[in-house]
Amino acid sequence: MTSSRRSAPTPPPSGAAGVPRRAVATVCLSGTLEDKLAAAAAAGFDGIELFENDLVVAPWSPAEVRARCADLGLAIELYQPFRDFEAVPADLLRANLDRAERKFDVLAELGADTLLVCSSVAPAALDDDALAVDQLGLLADRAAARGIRIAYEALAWGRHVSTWDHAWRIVARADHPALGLCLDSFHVLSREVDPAGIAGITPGKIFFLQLADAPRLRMDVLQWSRHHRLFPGQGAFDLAGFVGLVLSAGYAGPLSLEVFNDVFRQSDPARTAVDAMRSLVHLEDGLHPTDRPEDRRQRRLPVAPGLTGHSFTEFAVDGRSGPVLQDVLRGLGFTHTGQHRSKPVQLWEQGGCRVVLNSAVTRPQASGTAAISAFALTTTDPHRAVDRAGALHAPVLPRRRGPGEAELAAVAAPDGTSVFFAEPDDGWRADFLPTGNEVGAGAGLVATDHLGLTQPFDHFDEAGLFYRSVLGLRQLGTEEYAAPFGLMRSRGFTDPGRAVRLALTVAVLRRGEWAPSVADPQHVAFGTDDIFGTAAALDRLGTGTLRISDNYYADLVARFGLAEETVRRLRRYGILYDRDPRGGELLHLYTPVYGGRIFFEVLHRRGGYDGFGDANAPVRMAAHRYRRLAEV
Ligand SMILES: O=C(O)c1ccc(O)c(O)c1
Ligand SMILES: [Mg+2]
Repeated sequence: MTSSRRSAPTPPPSGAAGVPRRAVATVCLSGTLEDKLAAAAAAGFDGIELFENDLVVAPWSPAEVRARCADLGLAIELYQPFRDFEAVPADLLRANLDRAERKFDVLAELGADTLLVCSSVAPAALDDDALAVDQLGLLADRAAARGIRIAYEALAWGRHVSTWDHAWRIVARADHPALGLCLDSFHVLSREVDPAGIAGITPGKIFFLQLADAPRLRMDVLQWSRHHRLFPGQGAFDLAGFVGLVLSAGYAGPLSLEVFNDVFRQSDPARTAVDAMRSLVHLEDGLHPTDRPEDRRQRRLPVAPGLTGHSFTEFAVDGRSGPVLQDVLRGLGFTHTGQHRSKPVQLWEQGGCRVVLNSAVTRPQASGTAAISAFALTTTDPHRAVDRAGALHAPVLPRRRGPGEAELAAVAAPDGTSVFFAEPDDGWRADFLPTGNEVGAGAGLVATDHLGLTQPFDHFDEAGLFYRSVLGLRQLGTEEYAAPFGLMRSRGFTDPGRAVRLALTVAVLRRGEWAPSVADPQHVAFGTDDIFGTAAALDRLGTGTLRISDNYYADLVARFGLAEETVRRLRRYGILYDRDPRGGELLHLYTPVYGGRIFFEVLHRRGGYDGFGDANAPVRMAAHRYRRLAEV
C-alpha cells in the first residue's frame, strides 16, 4: 500500500495584489547562496532576505545575485544586518556613515531597497535616545538620496535599545519617511513587554516583519535566538496573535521567516524550505478573518478533515519478521481475517483494531526488522483531507490499485510513513478476501488508541507541525523524561474528539552508537475497557508481557497510596499505573520488542485520563533493555 511520491498540488497563490508576499531569510537555510535560492524558489517563496554573510562568501557579484534571483522569480526584500550604527561619538559616526554608503552601493547593485539596521550592541554606543534619533535621521537622509529605506530592529539583547516600543519611540521621534521599524516576533515575544501596542503603530511605519517561533526556554536571550528559533507553529509563541497586531497597524509588506536554528543550518535546504513554507501557509490560515487582507482573495486552506478514528496500522515485514509479528498478534487475541486480492498483505483484526502486515513494502530496512510503514485514519472526507495536505506541501502519494480495489488517498509524513485517509465505511476492507478463519474470543481489545512514533532527531519539530497542520490535530503538551539511554522528549497530538492520537518521541540529543538495541522503537497501543480481564486473557493465550521491576511497585505505593491488593494485581501482570491531577487513571502494559523495533501496548483509560503515561516510559524502556540482556 506504500508507493513513491509525486509532487504536491499547487499551493494557494501568493504575491498577488492584496495578498502578503512570502519570504524567507537566507540564514534559515543550509548551503551556499545557490543552494538557498534554489530551495526558496522551489518551495514557492516570493522573496528572500539576503544575509550579508551569504553574499560575502559567494562567488557572484551583487548584480549576478540580482540576476539569479530574478531568474528564479525571487524578490530581494531586504539586505541585512547592518550593525552597531546609532548613538555613537562624532568620529565613529563618520566612519559608520561611510560604512553605510558602501552597503547602499551593494543594495543598489542588488536592486534591493530596504536595509535592516539592528540596535547597537557595541560598547561605544551611548545611552542617549536623542543622539540615536539624530544619527538614524542622518542615515535615513543618506538612504533616501539613494532610494533606500532603513528598517530599524531592536535586538532583544541590544545594548541600550532592546524592546520594540523603545525602537518605535526613536523611529517616531526621528519622523523620517525613509526610517521605519523592522519587527521580529522573536525579539518582541521573548521579552516581557506587552505587544498589544503594536496595533497602534502609525500606518506605514512598520517597514518589515520577521517571523520566528521558539520554545519557551529560561536562558540567555542571545543564545536562545541564535540556536533555538523555529518556524511558526513549532514553538510556544502566539504568532497568529502577533501577526494580527502587525496587520492591524496597516502592514502590507512580506511575511518573512527569519529562523536561526542549529538543525536547519545542517539540513537539506530544499526540505527545510518546504517545512518553512508549510509553517507560513498554516500560520496565514490561522489568522483571524479580520486580520487577513487576503480573505477577499480566498486564500483559505480546505478545512481540516473530521477524524473519526484509527482505521488500520500497516507494518512492513519480511520473511523473518512477518511470522514473528503474526505470532505476536495471535498472542494478543487477533485473528488473521483477510488476505489481499493482489498483494502479499494480510489483515488481522480484533474488535475495532486492525493491523495489516505487508511483505511488499520496498522501503529499505535491515533484514529481519519490521516497521510501521503506514497508518490509516478514518475521515468523513478523504479527498478534502488530501487537498489540504497538498496545499500544505505534503507529498501526496499515488495509489496504485488493482481492478475492483478501493482507492485510499495518502500523503507521506516527514519520516516517510504513509498516512492514508479511509472512508467511514472502511471500503478498503473489500480489497481483502476473507480467510474464513474463525474469530476467537480475543483479549478484549476495542480499538487502536494511539501510535507511538520515534522520530529522527533532525525532523522532530517538522513532524509535529506536519501532523498538526495536515491533520488538524492539537498538541497536548511536551514532556521530557530521563530514560536509561538519554533524555527523551515526547509530544502528544489528538483531534478535538479524541478519536485519533499520536505520540511523537525523540532523543533530546542525536543518538550515538551506545544501546543501539533500543533505537527508534515504534509501537501501537490498543485500548481495552478492562485491563485486568485483558491481562488474564493474554496470560491464557500464553503471551509473555513485559515484566516490570518490583521496585517500581514499591514506588507506586509511595507515590499514589494504592491499596495492597491493587498493587498486587498490577505487579502480577506487569501493569503500569499513572494518575493525572484530576483523578483520571491510566493502566497499561507492554509486550517485548519484536522484529527489531516494534512493541505493542494495551491501555485502559479511566476518568478522562488524556495523556500517554510518559511518567512510565523510562520504566518501560529499562524493562525492554533488561529483557534484551536476559535473552543473550
Ligand atoms: O542574531 C543576530 O545578530 C540577528 C541579526 C539580525 C536579525 O534580524 C536578528 O533578528 C538577529
Ligand atoms: Mg530579526
